[in-house]
Amino acid sequence: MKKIEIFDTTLRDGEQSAGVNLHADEKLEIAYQLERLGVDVIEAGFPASSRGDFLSVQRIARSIRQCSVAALARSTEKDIDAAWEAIKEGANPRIHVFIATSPIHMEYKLRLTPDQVVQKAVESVRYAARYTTNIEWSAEDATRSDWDYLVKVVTQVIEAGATVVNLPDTVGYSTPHEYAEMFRYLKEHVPNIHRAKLSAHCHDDLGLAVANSLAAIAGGVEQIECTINGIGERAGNASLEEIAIALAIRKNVFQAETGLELNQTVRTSRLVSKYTGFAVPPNKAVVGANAFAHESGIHQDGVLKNKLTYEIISPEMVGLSSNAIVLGKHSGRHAFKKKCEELGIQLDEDRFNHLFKNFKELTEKRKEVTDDDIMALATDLTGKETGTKTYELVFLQVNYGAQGVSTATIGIKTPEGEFVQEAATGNGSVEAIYQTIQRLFSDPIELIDYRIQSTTAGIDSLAEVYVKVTHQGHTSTGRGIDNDVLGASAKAFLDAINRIILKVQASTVFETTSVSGRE
Ligand SMILES: CC(=O)SCCNC(=O)CCNC(=O)[C@H](O)C(C)(C)COP(=O)(O)OP(=O)(O)OC[C@H]1O[C@@H](n2cnc3c(N)ncnc32)[C@H](O)[C@@H]1OP(=O)(O)O
Ligand SMILES: CC(C)C(=O)C(=O)O
Repeated sequence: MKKIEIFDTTLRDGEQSAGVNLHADEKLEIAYQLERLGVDVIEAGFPASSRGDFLSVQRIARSIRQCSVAALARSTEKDIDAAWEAIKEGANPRIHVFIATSPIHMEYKLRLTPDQVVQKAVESVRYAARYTTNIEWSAEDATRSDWDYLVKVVTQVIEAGATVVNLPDTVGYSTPHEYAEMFRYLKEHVPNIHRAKLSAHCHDDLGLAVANSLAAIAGGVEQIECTINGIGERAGNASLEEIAIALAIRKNVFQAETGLELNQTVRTSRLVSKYTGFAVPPNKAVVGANAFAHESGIHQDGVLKNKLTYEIISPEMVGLSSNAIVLGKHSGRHAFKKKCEELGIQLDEDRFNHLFKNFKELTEKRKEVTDDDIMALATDLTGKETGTKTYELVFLQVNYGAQGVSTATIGIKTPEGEFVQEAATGNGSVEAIYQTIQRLFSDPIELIDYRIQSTTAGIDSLAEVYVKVTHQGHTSTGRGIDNDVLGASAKAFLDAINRIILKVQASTVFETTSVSGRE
């Protein structure tokens, strides 16, 4: 059986999804969950792209011990220095350097000749080799590149020290047959190919990312790059969970296996969905809510007689087991802590105490609290700095006007501890709330995105609202959880504003800090 390494890029290419903006705490928590899932490499970010990304990659590299942590860099010394500086304390740090090799990218984007690109690629790998031997080199847009040109550049980057060579289908253009053939061609024609591991990285523009990744295994790759829930630039990347389960279920076809703890699959998917605000479609393979639901009579009859009639994947395999401990009004700290551990929730003591308080409040209103409720309450706390003074919702009252105007009255505690109260109207209840909050700030707050979902199916489900706002020239997402959709809407709006204020404060501090002093 061939071993396939899983290179997870949820925190780098996944975070490039339009509308995703993860807080450093959220990224760290996702990294811990990826470690539990057993991925081989976590691509934590692109340190040269911003101070925030640098610090977040550095924190992940310092915290993760079981996986290699990689950082992306363009073919420039500055990017490579930043990548190394961020990951150097990691367990097995990897510099991932890339440059485009397709005619259209070289001519129009890079404005370089093919020979100049070869030279830059080689120089960048040599430069990275001053730091480490764990160097991945990627030919961006490889699938629209000339194969003989790829042979030339790959031979030279391996000579320069690249130990992993990734040939991405950057724009999701390839087909499974073509993609596998490209790897076969490289394996046949690159004389020193045995000194490097080949890697596939696929995008889903034609809905072929998973199929192409699996085909690449037949073509000889030993590493697959993918993201949880398939999030990523444009239509996304290849979905980790689909690849992992396809390899496990059809081992006889692929003759390959990963080292993943597959029973962590659903938990990881849910965590990423909660933090990104990207709901998993119900019909999504492996992790969708309907992936194990049988609706029609003939199917139900078959499943009742023998599950294997319609179930090729067992729910237990991906971590969907029924839970024995039912949490409710009478549950204490121990049972609650155990449940949090089972759910992979890691919170410092302050946040744990806060979570327990919120859980107890919820049990006053509910007979039973589900895993999803606890996850929702926990994710609501992550990314909020405990002890940091922010705007807090004290009360909210809304008068809904069916034919016209709704009115909101809101009480808020400011970071200075002052209590302020405002009222305003709007065409609907949510607009009235946002107009009221706007009155508290002199700079305009623009709402760019608003999404709502419920944690469970019941009438007493918690509401989760995700918003994206622009304020003082900064854009941020915000999340709010409440029993009521309007409460969740107000909290999400305030959360986004708080995140912007914290971001501005942090960048003011960092502006006076040198690279070596970045902590
Ligand atoms: C396929 C991928 O996913 S690649 C990764 C994409 N990820 C990102 O872009 C992360 C977020 N990006 C950013 O924050 C910014 O784009 C930065 C900080 C990286 C660069 O910002 P800026 O310096 O303002 O440059 P900008 O983004 O406008 O343009 C990119 C520049 O990098 C150059 N470039 C692109 N790829 C490479 C490369 N692999 N090696 C060297 N230079 C490159 C472009 O040619 C362009 O150079 P130019 O300014 O001389 O024309
Ligand atoms: C930088 C590379 C690996 C990439 O993300 C792509 O080509 O899609």
